[in-house]
Amino acid sequence: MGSRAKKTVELFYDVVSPYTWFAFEVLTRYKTKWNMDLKLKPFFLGGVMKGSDNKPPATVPNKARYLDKDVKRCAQYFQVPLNLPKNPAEVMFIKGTLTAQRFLTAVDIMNQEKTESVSREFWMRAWNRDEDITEMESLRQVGLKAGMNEAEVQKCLQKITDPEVKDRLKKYTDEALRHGAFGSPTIIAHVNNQPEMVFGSDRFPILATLLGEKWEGPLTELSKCKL
Ligand SMILES: N[C@@H](CCC(=O)N[C@@H](CS)C(=O)NCC(=O)O)C(=O)O
Repeated sequence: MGSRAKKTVELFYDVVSPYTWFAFEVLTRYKTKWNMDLKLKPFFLGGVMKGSDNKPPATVPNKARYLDKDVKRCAQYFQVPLNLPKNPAEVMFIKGTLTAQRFLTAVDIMNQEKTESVSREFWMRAWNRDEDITEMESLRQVGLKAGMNEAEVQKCLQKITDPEVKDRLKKYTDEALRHGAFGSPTIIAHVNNQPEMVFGSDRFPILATLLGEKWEGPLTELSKCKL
């Protein structure tokens, strides 16, 4: 029996999305359990919404009330330390995550081994501690807390307005839209040279089936979030 080739799984994501935090943690927990090559691909959810002519689910009042409960239940189930911020609308729609996603993209270009920890730290700031993620000093703190040194952080900060970073963020956003994305998390499993799109952190049993792997629940014992 030869060793099975790793299947590529792409996670297109924006730290604006609490549901995406669950998907991100679960996929990183399964990185070694499943025979997959996980690729983290920061995109801009605002661009996906616009490009797919979608609207945020919380614009339907009954859905907004449900989502409020649902994210708390999911946080418990996935053992992800999410606390709803005082004003989620401000975090998501007023302040937004364009600068955060640009910084994350700069990190992904210059220090790819830190993409995972920087992403996690963004969620910890916005969706655990209700802290800002738009100011330069906030980005700096994210980088340092995620294990980058001051010089690496400064290089990434200087790069956030570079065309290279803007183009890369747009490239991943457009790529996701071409796969049929309308929200976050958008997960693309490459199976038999065929991209299969899965939406949501609640589709892991389906993703496992597509990959020919076993879904063993959220593997809470492998949590990397400092609770
Ligand atoms: N059922 C999904 C919901 C994910 C979700 O609502 N994502 C939001 C961003 S936080 C989104 O992009 N929604 C687009 C839509 O529902 O059309 C899950 O459990 O993960």
